[in-house]
Amino acid sequence: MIQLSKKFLSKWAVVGAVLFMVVQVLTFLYLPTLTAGIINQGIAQHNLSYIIDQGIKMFFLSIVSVIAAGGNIYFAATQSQLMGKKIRSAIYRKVIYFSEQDLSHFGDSSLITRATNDVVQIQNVMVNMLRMMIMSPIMLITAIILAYTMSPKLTLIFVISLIILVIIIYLIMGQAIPLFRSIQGKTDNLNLTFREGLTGVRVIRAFNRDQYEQDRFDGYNRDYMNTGIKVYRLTAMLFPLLTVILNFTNIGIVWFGSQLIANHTFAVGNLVAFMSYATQILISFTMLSFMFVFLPRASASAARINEVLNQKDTITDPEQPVQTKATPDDHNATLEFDDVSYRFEDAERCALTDVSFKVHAGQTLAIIGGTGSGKSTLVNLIPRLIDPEKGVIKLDGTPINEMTQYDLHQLVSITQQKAVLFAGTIRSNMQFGNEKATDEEIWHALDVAQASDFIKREDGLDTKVEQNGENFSGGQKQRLAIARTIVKHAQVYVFDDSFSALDFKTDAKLRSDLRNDPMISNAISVIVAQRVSTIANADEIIVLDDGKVVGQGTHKELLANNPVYQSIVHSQIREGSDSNA
Ligand SMILES: Nc1ncnc2c1ncn2[C@@H]1O[C@H](COP(=O)(O)OP(=O)(O)OP(=O)(O)O)[C@@H](O)[C@H]1O
Repeated sequence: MIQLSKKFLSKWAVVGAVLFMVVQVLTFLYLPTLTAGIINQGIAQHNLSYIIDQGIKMFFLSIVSVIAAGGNIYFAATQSQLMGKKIRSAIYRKVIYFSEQDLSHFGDSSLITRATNDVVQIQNVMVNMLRMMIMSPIMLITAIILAYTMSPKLTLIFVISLIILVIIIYLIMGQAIPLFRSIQGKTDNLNLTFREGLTGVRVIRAFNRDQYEQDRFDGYNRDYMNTGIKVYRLTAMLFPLLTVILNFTNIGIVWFGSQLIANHTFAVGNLVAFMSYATQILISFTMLSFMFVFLPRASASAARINEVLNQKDTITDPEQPVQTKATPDDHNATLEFDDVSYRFEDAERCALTDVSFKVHAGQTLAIIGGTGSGKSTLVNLIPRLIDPEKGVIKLDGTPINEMTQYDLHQLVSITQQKAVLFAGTIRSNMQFGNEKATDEEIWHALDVAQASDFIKREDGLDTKVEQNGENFSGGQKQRLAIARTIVKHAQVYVFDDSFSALDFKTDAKLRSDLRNDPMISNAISVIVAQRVSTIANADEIIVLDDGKVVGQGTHKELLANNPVYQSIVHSQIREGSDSNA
């Protein structure tokens, strides 16, 4: 909490809130003293002018108190909301640059819970802290001092009541705090199951797992509810108990106070003021204790948020980056891997071992290999979505980790294996990597990607794209993602298994259009594919097996002397003839 407050809470807000609160408390606490004066010197001595005088004072003090309370609430509410906004932005900024591993380490659902629910916990506590945490101690201490100056003997009653209250709060909090802490973890479980259910809804139905998933969700839901009930049952006991203590305290004050009045050592007005102080002291103390109940939950949330914000950046820009003069339209670059290896965190074996190659502008490099052989890992290294454990990757002779990521991403355009589209229109999606792309350029890219037909049948470039591109089929999404890659001007175009959802004919047409496109054909193309037919024309083919390069050369060379490539080719010919049979 402290770390987040230092970073995201304005110091002036705290100063403002404290100043207003001090004024509010002091004016508020002075009112019982004035009441005592009215009773003792006004009513008892039939002094009307004194009563009017004190009444006017009370009126103005009340107005000052209300204005001060408003000022404090304004600071507390706006600053806690502002703090929440800043934290959410910081989390989003951080997560956008997370590596794949960081993303899977935290999990999507947990990150969403942290950016929403956890931030709300911080906001709620912060607004109360800027009010209660300031008000309660000032109120408590000032009320005790004022009461003590009126009657040290009667103040003893508070001490006894406070001791009883401390014991009760200690017992209740001892049980409530661990429950509060556990609620955030349970929220994660709930969100995770809900999200998994939503994304996998078709699979769940198709496999008749709806009841199973419903029961699983109900389990987490019930667990969350039971914890909530336990917590609120415990904390709800606090108020009735406080009322009982308050009543007994007042009885004690009246009992002993009336004896003092009978002995003429205490005035009636003081007794009334004393009872007001008793109420304020006990309520302030309870409020303060409540803050200590809510604080653990908020600090659990703060710890979860800090975990994200303090996550070490795995992929960083160099302190003194090389200023690359290359522009996306310069098509004379080379892409070079020099002995590159990559290992996923905590993995025993490398996902990629000692990969070396060099491709020039105008050439196509193809990567082929079985499932899990390291193809995506290799291409993800090019735009630095991951960094190699060993070896150097150079673009245009410059190691890519010596440029800024911004510069690198300007030069590389990639279609990921899983096509991702964003809610908006076809035009907004196509302009994602090239804001200045004209309609003509976009239509050209859609033509090359074999995506223009189905777009023309809709509203053209204004066709709506739903969240995650849900209103398009898998193959259509893939073609649109390819078109988006083409719209961006780049020195290196990467297509990670992007043609797999296309039928043979469309695949062949798309590759031929790509070859004939002046921009793509002059740049470097890196194509990951499962089908030999997709890559047979490549200038260089890398055959991967278990992360190692087991073959490198042209289709002809590999077909002549590489057993792994030969077996891939033969298996696909067999598959083709089997399916034709
Ligand atoms: N986030 C990850 N954490 C740990 N290991 C991973 C992760 N992603 C992939 N791997 C492992 O790294 C290896 C290479 O994965 P990669 O995705 O590069 O294979 P691929 O050749 O692209 O497979 P496919 O053709 O199925 O897409 C696999 O053994 C996989 O299990």
